[in-house]
Amino acid sequence: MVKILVAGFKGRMGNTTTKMVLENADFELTGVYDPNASEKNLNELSDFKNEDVPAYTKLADIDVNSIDVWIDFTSPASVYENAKFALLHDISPVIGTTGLADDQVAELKEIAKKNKVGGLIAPNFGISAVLLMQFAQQAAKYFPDVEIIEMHHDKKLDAPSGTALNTAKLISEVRKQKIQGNPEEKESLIGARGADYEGMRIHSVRLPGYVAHEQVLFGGQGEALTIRQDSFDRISFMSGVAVAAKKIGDYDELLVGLENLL
Ligand SMILES: NC(=O)C1=CN([C@@H]2O[C@H](COP(=O)(O)OP(=O)(O)OC[C@H]3O[C@@H](n4cnc5c(N)ncnc54)[C@H](OP(=O)(O)O)[C@@H]3O)[C@@H](O)[C@H]2O)C=CC1
Ligand SMILES: O=C(O)C1=N[C@H](C(=O)O)C[C@H](O)C1
Repeated sequence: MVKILVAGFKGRMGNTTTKMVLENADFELTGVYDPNASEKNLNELSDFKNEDVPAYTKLADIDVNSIDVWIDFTSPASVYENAKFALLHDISPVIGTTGLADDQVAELKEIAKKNKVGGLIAPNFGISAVLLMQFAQQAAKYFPDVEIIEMHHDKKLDAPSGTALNTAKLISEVRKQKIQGNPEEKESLIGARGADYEGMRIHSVRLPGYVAHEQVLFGGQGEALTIRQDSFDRISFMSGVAVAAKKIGDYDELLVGLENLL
């Protein structure tokens, strides 16, 4: 039985994850965490009125011995501190929260290595997104001209999305260095050409009604390739989160990308 704490339990992903953990016979929910919560127990929330689980609001109060895995769906501003706390207390972090800077990831990897604790940072737990990233990396070997469009709900804090950024990173590992578009092009409205990642453009759309979607567009001589994935419901992330929570205890380093566990 894997003992799990869910950080960010009142949020969109945290709520879905808390339900998944409670419904999975391989897991025991031993805590939830949110420094802004007024609740002391999960059973104070109407969705969970029959569940007796401590709700922590201070890191120092957390019963670290009762937790194997820390699942984090919080905010870009808090994920680093949470992940570091987990690693330093021999708890394996499974991080879905996006927005960690490269130097923060490097520091967390060092801490995990030093303490011999396994952990995972997954920019996206959806299998459709994991496959999209792999297919896009494969296609970029043949199509160096590429633009990424990510589309999300309008409550999202970070842009571009973690998935789009990771897609661009994976593509840049294989793509011939190139600045795209007309070298003489001028934006008459700032931002019209999107963000620039090593000469590739990333466009972020935020609209109510959307959940999480990404398109990678490749253009070649007289042809084009479009790869698209859609998460229509947050349930799409749950099988990936469950796989990570089950397997991460077998590792002693911090991995990036769900594909490492599949
Ligand atoms: N990897 C993946 O597959 C996916 C990743 N995500 C990522 O997960 C993150 C959360 O997304 P979403 O659920 O939509 O966001 P929400 O804003 O709905 O939820 C975040 C929750 O975390 C709480 N919170 C804030 N600070 C802390 C903290 N220090 N510790 C614990 N909880 C905290 C927030 O409380 P309050 O509102 O009071 O601040 C809020 O309830 C985002 O970074 C998003 O990009 C989302 C979907 C899939
Ligand atoms: O905020 C979200 O919703 C999502 N965030 C992740 C990201 O930034 O890529 C994963 C997914 O796209 C949903």
